[in-house]
Amino acid sequence: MKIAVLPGDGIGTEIVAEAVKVLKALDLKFEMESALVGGAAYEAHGHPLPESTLKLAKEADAILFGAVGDWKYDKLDRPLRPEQAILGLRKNLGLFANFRPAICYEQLVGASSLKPELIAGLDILIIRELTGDIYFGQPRGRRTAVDGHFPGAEEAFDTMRYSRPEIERIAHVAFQAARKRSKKVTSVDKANVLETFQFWKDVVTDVHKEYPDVELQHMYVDNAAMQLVKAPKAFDVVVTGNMFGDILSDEASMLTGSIGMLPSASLNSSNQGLYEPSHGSAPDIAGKGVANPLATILSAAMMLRFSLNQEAAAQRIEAAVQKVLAQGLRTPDIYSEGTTKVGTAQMGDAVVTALKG
Ligand SMILES: NC(=O)C1=CN([C@@H]2O[C@H](COP(=O)(O)OP(=O)(O)OC[C@H]3O[C@@H](n4cnc5c(N)ncnc54)[C@H](O)[C@@H]3O)[C@@H](O)[C@H]2O)C=CC1
Ligand SMILES: CC(C)CC(=O)C(=O)O
Ligand SMILES: [Mg+2]
Repeated sequence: MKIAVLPGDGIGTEIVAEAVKVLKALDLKFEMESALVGGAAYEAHGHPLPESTLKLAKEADAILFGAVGDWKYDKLDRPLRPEQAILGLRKNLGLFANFRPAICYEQLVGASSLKPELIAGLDILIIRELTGDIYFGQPRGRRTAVDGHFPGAEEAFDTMRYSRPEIERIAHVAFQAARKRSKKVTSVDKANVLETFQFWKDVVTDVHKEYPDVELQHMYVDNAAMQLVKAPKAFDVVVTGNMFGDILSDEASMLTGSIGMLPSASLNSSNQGLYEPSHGSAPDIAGKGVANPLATILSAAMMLRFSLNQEAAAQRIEAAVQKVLAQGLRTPDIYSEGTTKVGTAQMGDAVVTALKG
């Protein structure tokens, strides 16, 4: 089993180091090979996703990814910006199904700003379509407007689009996931305004005919954003497009205590996967040793489960994470009175100790 390790930029290097530590402590036989990606790869090779990194990712059984990006690259031409590396990996490897489980561990119920009764026992699965929508649609660019409110003015445009097979395959993923859970899917759209999302709703409704045992609910994205903080436990599986899923999953992360707690798995049709925390490179805290590594460590657990056929090892990591939380160890993002504040490396070390204990 070969794991491609792509730490990336900012806190990416710090949190991936902790996940690698945890993987090594499992005493399983896998090879790990690292490569530069994002801004780090741009600095070294002039491109955020060098051919050698893409080749390593394609050949590996699974990819452990940190995060890419930094404000200092904002003025680069878009194809050279660090974020193009993660978008390029998703596209090149066909990683269309993004799983973002928002689970509120009982030890963190008090860390949230929400009322305990709203989030105690929370376990939502957000399934985000990851290779389509306005993030990938063409054409896009800048031009002089020929119509609209200000003809002759400079304007920018992107294209929102989804094909029927793209929606069908992610809908199947969601209904199949729901069958293993509480059999309820909420499909989130903006069908009242966008043709792309009326089509999304129609196609999800068609696919649903094959899953009569699963309950399907449609919800507009603005309402979904509100319901997520009003009554989060009313959701089970949420399926949505690339952009809405990006936004709603960051929102849902705060139901778990912190964005530093939300792992993710991005799978293709061969179950090859890329595993990364749902957050970014956090330049504001990079290099300070305070980033929460748990989302990345939990992503490594998802990697063992989905791509490496090591369910027992995945469960060991998840149990170790709960144990360190029960011991009261907290990085600053999940700290609350009465708990012990630790840094990134101390948190990783504690998970390793808990694994062995
Ligand atoms: N998959 C990826 O590589 C992603 C990359 N990005 C990129 O990351 C850069 C920063 O973007 P932001 O909008 O600031 O989002 P971000 O997710 O990096 O950070 C948002 C806020 O959450 C905090 N945060 C994030 N992860 C944390 C952790 N593990 N522990 C404690 N606090 C944490 C940060 O300190 C910051 O205050 C940008 O260049 C962006 O494009 C953003 C999201 C995903
Ligand atoms: C570069 C972005 C599309 C990454 C992001 O925000 C995400 O995947 O959550
Ligand atoms: Mg995001």
